Amino acid sequence: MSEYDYDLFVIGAGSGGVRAARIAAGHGARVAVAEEYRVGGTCVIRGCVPKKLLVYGAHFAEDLVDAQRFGWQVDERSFDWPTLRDNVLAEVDRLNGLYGNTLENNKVTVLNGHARFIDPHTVEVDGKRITAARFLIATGARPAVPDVPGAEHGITSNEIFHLETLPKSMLIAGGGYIANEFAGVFHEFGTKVTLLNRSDTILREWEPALRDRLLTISLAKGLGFKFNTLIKHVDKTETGVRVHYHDDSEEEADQLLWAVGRVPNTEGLGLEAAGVETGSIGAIVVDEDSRTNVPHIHAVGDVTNRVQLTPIAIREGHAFADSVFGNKPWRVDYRCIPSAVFSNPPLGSVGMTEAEARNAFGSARVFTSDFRPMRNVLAGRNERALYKLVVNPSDDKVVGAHMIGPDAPEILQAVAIAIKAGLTKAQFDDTIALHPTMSEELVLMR
Ligand SMILES: Cc1cc2nc3c(=O)[nH]c(=O)nc-3n(C[C@H](O)[C@H](O)[C@H](O)COP(=O)(O)OP(=O)(O)OC[C@H]3O[C@@H](n4cnc5c(N)ncnc54)[C@H](O)[C@@H]3O)c2cc1C
Ligand SMILES: NC(=O)c1ccc[n+]([C@@H]2O[C@H](COP(=O)([O-])OP(=O)(O)OC[C@H]3O[C@@H](n4cnc5c(N)ncnc54)[C@H](O)[C@@H]3O)[C@@H](O)[C@H]2O)c1
Repeated sequence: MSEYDYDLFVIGAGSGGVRAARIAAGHGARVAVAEEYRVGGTCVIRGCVPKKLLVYGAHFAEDLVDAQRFGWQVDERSFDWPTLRDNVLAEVDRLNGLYGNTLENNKVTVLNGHARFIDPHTVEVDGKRITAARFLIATGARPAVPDVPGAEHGITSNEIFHLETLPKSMLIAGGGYIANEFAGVFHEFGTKVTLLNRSDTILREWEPALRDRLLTISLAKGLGFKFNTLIKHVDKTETGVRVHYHDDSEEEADQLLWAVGRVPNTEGLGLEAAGVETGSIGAIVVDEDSRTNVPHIHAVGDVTNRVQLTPIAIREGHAFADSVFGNKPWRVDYRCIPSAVFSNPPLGSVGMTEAEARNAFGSARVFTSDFRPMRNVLAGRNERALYKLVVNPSDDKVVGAHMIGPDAPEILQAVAIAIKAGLTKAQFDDTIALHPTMSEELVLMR
């Protein structure tokens, strides 16, 4: 028998922690996991999943308008936020139960409570001390809230899924994933949305042609944008908030949403007692095997601030469990990570932007298709899609694909396989088009 209570103790039952716990237990390890809020973590409880369901819900606003051009009489359109909110929260409850079952079926002990290190081999959860041979820190991240007076009068993505009523107006601070996704959603619900950007561009890391297209379409839909704008302080009003900007202007709205990035959850973890080092913004520093400076303590997912995406947290957790408990060492390959912004319309991207390719190769061959999807043409909806392929001129390999338009993320996932596999533009061209689709553009760009 081991001198410890468990072979592995996982802190945080989110995307990375649940995968690692399940796989390690499958390899025969005795595993416990502590979760202070709800099993499933950010993605399932208050991230990807409920967000995507709201995106689906929001899109009916346009579908019901467009339907009339396709012969459907839609006499009355009205939207009931509590119905969608409660149905989404019920689905979250269902998934939360499934994640709990998965852990139980794999004989993982779940402890509900906040875990913190007492020493390098002991944690305390709700006053109970537990020892383990190894630890995995998978505590994720939380929304950043700027240090300005009155910031607490705003909400974050944690609260947005629970709103009592639909705000008539919403200011969204930030210009990244979360800001653009909720802007698209709440605009469709009828909320007057304004994005407040501290710089002069949204989605800074994205292919400029795509973000310009999203901005143009969003403006045409009626979303508001303020650039080079910083909030100085926030007052509470009877109906919501009054926001004071750095240029001394001010504005009122029913709701203020902070969407200004996410901070790793490393406070209150007792990392000093364990001797675990943190770096920039408090993220845990790890090597390529997700190992911290303390050899028996690993960390995966958002808490390491490498790439804040669910599939990455899952893969890091899986690689850790296979490598340490399954005698099957492998590492996560961070090249060609596909990602999407579920804005309206959505964006999908994988590989190098045109500028990145020019920097890396000295030049790049670029192919674009700027088209109005067939469905939008009949609907009379003046929204164009834009696809862009970036090719390395020296070997003809497609090194980047960037798309904005209906279902772009769904299409992009398949393109990501081709790009990861190193296929050439000639091989794209050699593929017969599937007609009539939007994705056929990918093999027709000349
Ligand atoms: C609104 C929103 C939308 C998103 N949409 C997408 C998307 O569409 N696609 C995508 O890939 N990613 C998306 N993400 C990002 C994704 O949710 C995260 O990258 C992912 O959840 C990270 O997984 P993780 O395991 O690192 O942490 P988490 O899933 O956050 O899990 C960490 C868990 O640890 C628990 N915990 C923290 N500290 C302790 C402690 N001391 N003791 C016990 N438990 C603790 C927390 O309660 C939490 O359950 C979104 C995020 C947000 C906020
Ligand atoms: N579809 C997806 O895959 C998805 C969706 C949501 C979140 N996520 C993940 O979660 C992470 C966090 O999302 P996010 O949107 O909060 O962060 P982000 O890093 O995408 O964007 C943060 C934005 O806030 C701005 N900003 C920072 N401080 C500010 C301030 N004080 N005032 C105004 N603006 C400020 C930044 O310039 C940036 O535009 C993302 O980076 C992503 O990895 C992914």
